[in-house]
Amino acid sequence: MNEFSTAEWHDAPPLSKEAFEAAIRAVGEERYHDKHPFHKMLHGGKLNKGQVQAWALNRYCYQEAVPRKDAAFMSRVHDRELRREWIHRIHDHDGLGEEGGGIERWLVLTDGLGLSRDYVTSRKGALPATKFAVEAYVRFVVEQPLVIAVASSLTELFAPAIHRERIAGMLENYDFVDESVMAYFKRRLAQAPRDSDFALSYIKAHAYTRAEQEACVDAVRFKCNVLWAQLDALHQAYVTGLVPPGAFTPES
Ligand SMILES: O=C(O)c1cc(C(=O)O)c2c(n1)C(=O)C(=O)c1cc(C(=O)O)[nH]c1-2
Repeated sequence: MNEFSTAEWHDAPPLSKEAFEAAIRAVGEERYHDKHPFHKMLHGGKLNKGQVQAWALNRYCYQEAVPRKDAAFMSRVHDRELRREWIHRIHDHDGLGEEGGGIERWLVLTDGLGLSRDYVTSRKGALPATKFAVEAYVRFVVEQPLVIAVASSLTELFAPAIHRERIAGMLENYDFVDESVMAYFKRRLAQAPRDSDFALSYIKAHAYTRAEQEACVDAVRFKCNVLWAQLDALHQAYVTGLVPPGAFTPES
């Protein structure tokens, strides 16, 4: 039986909507990436500027993958109402008209850290594992049933708490970080709850069987793994010091 097999649930009655939501939230309690040692170091002021640069340029790959996964998701949706709701996620990241969007705000962050935009957006200095992890998320959303694809975005339920911790921790602990650099996370505090409220209601309404519900819970576990793997790779390269060939090498 593979990790995503739901055969064992076929005869089980569905969870109540409350128990289903609680099972989703329990995944965050257990394994969201706020618990990763690299984040503890980042927020606690334990990294030097070069290590923060490495985090920011690797994390750019995630930022850049998110609107691509949302576009991939939408390409599979026949329900016009669902597309009308989902499209704002792409605008949130890519921007619309005068509004530069989250990716622009992320580049303000990498500018503030002294990285060149061309280098960051080329993704040439990113770690191999970062690229594999973020592309696994895009593929997941292409391949899984829609309700499970929606569920995979639900790590966003847990993101506002880590964003608040990051804004406070980084402003307090690093002299190279100021309010303008943290604008990305401030904006997400308002955007993420809208996304996660919608996604949670959607899966409660559209995961009918216990097997579908369990597959949604597994999707949140999968997504936590996508996030965790990126931090393991950062830790291995920039705390342990095993930088893969061709990856960003900090000056400090
Ligand atoms: O800083 C973080 O810890 C964090 C985590 C996540 C997440 O849980 O996937 C997202 C974000 N930030 C974020 O900024 C963001 O725009 C976002 C979109 C999504 C998604 O799955 O569609 N997750 C996240």
